[in-house]
Amino acid sequence: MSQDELKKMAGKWASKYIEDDMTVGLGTGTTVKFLVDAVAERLNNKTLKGIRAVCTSSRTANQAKGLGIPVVDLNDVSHIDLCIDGADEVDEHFQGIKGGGGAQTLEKMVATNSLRNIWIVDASKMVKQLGTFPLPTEVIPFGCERVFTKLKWAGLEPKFRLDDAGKRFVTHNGNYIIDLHLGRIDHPHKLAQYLDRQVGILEHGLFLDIVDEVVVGTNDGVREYKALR
Ligand SMILES: O=C[C@H](O)[C@H](O)[C@H](O)COP(=O)(O)O
Repeated sequence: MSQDELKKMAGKWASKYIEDDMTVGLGTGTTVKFLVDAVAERLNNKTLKGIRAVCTSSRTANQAKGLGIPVVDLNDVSHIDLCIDGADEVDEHFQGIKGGGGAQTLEKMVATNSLRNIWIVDASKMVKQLGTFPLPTEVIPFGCERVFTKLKWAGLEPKFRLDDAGKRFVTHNGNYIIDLHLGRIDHPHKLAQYLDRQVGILEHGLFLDIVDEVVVGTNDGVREYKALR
């Protein structure tokens, strides 16, 4: 099966976890796109009603609105029942890297305001150790060269992310992304603490101790893994 078919399988499967009248967090990315399609299908065929969605990007919000899914702002809800999002890497301790599409700051806001988090991935995202996928950090433009230099001195192999035109990639929040090309991350919590301390880094893509369940599309069907939290 193609990677897209595996993503679609995971997205469609996870849509069944959404129940009537829930406030749902919808992530960002190519896997979530399939989830949003499946949610709209459930609303249309009346197997689901009364939901509202908090979206983690304008891409997802536009798709959801276009398909008739009611979209609300994070500021207008007291909590989110369930957030479903994609991921770039997930290890066997349920730690993950996100932000391949540059949406990690809004995604972390939504995830940490959700009672339950599910990630939907194709099998290639499941890894023994995090770090092959470059770790995204979102930096504010003011003083970003200083932040870059500090990350370089710390041996974290930083590179500014570029867009298709070869210009610096700009996030939803008007910031830049510096990707850390680490190869492997031996101590994710230590690294997250270091990045959290750096003034000028708004957020990074290490999502630690957040996910409750991972839904994986594999050639043998869907596999579900539950974290014991
Ligand atoms: O910024 C993007 C998000 O973190 C995505 O959820 C992540 O990159 C996975 O995206 P995809 O499902 O397209 O592989």
